[in-house]
Amino acid sequence: MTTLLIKNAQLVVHHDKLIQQDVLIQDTQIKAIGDELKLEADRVLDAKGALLTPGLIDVHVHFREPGFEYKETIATGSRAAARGGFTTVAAMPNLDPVPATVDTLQAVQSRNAQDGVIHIEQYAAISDGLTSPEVDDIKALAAAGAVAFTNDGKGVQTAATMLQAMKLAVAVDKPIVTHLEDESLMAGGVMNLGQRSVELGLPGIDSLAESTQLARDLVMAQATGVRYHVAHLSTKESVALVRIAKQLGVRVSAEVSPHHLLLDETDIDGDNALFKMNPPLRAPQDRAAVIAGLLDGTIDMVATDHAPHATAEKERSFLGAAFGITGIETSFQLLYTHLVRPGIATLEQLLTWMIVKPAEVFQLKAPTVIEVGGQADLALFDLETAHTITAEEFVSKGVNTPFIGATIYGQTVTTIVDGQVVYEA
Ligand SMILES: NC(=O)N[C@@H](CC(=O)O)C(=O)O
Ligand SMILES: [Zn+2]
Ligand SMILES: [Zn+2]
Repeated sequence: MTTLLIKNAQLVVHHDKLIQQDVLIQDTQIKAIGDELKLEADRVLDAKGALLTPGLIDVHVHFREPGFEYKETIATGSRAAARGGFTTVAAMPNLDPVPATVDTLQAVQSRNAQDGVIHIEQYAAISDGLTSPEVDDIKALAAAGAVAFTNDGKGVQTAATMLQAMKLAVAVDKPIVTHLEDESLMAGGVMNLGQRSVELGLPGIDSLAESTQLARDLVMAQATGVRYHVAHLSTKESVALVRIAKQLGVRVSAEVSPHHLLLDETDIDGDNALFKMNPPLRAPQDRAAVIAGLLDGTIDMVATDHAPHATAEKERSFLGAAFGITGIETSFQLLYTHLVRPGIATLEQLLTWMIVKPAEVFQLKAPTVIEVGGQADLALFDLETAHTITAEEFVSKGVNTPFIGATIYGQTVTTIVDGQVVYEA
């Protein structure tokens, strides 16, 4: 039996009220919470007034193993997640081999369990190679523990494939998660089709490539009753469609990524591929719509879409660079700094978007509250000290983010998984 006593932590109670408490952890569980606990412990950790929350949950990360270990590994990705304050993530299946069979899924799952310092749920693909029109054995993959099904990185191009996937997913009560991209509207685009793509002379991606496929899927989601989750939602039309679908009783949920909340195409400072990701940074009106959608509950949660790439894949023109931005070490901090501190959102809302909703929608066993008897997955954040993001500090192999140099609050102090300290600043 080991015990860890956290002294002088701030816990959020209703309406952003903070109360100072001590928390005692015994083995993997929270044993006691109270005012100045006078207890012996193997280790005492003085939080010095830092915010203590349940560990954050990110339902959209790319850990790149197996197949692309030069970009990230399960070890580096999960340690980066711990540095961001995350204790549970769901990892995407755009790997090599793609987890599209029970064997390939189990191979990734055992690597996740072996090398991960946090809890890692694994997505299975909807179809092999992420592009096959033939749907995988969703029943067998669900029985093997796939958290949900997605071809993230690729849109499902035909209604027939999507409808079949939905019918199989509804039978096992697992979500279908969609990267929305109609390839017939992509036109080799590398950034959003709009004023900025014209100014930079770069080919644009029509935002209709996302919303038209969403409209198609929502109709089929209603017909099948499937739990349908929109990955990295980015356009104003998509927000409107999800809003209407929810009113119609479709079992739809949606995530938005920090970069689509905080940046738009007008922030792209030239042919700088650190701003290249999929979906692309959209127009200012789209950014305003995703913020409004998050605040009114149309969008349920935040997910980082942590997409690390090697420096050489990003140090080139938009035309040849890889799509993607790293995010797991800066997401809570950027959103705390730019949404909570200025009063656009409350801390309680941010924690709902980064803990409660992801756990609920994906039916995870991760704790969403700090309570006696609960699993000790926790994170401590310093809300007071300003910090400037540097490339050198990243634990991830990927340093591909335009937020390097930004000043943020909310640096992670300590992350605890199953009662064990897995990250300390
Ligand atoms: N978002 C990205 O720009 N890239 C992701 C793929 C994806 O999430 O679609 C990647 O795997 O690099
Ligand atoms: Zn995607
Ligand atoms: Zn992704």
